[in-house]
Amino acid sequence: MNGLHLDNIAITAGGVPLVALSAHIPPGETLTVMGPSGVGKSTLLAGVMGTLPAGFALGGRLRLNGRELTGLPPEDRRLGILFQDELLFPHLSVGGNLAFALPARLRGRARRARIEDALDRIGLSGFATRDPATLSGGQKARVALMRMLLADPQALLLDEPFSRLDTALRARIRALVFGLAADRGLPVLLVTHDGEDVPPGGRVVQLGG
Ligand SMILES: Nc1ncnc2c1ncn2[C@@H]1O[C@H](COP(=O)(O)OP(=O)(O)OP(=O)(O)O)[C@@H](O)[C@H]1O
Repeated sequence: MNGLHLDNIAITAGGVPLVALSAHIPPGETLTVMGPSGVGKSTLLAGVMGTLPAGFALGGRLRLNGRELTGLPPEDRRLGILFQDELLFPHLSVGGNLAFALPARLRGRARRARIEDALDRIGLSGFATRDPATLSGGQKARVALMRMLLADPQALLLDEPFSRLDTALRARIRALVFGLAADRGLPVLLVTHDGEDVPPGGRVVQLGG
């Protein structure tokens, strides 16, 4: 069955249960995880990504569009990840940051055209050679979002991705993310403290408390 399945996921830290969840996120839908600080929201995303710290263990099964993720290395999971603190690579230009997500076989003119098209779609035409340090917060957020999408993910994992943006920008970036996810039929697992981030009609699970 398509979508992201978390079947009886249970994460332990040093053998002690930390967080547990069972859920199915159909294509194009968002499941929002909320809960108090320290309850294990980011750890849950790390479990899905396959990047749990040493001493943490994941039980249960993860499936994405019928494909078993459990046991796969993070780079083979086809997950798009966007974090609050996610920074663009400072030593690469804006275009270089986007190129990082493109397949190596795409070269030369085709590669440049793909990057220009991507910049155009986020309203940043002509920004390819810019140093990321010269961008505003919202421009950086759009580049990070596009870099995530260029890697052609099959699901999105978002950890407080909007929290550094001001109110107006927040609404725009939020609409861009959920619009693209819906268009591409990507399941989204979102962690946030802000109920405003929950897309209309989206499901919410509360962890702890
Ligand atoms: N790398 C790590 N090594 C050891 N313990 C960790 C590590 N990362 C997180 N923890 C612990 O795991 C627990 C859950 O942390 P996590 O970051 O998942 O919480 P959270 O719900 O995302 O919190 P917040 O809302 O503050 O971001 C906390 O007790 C935290 O101290």
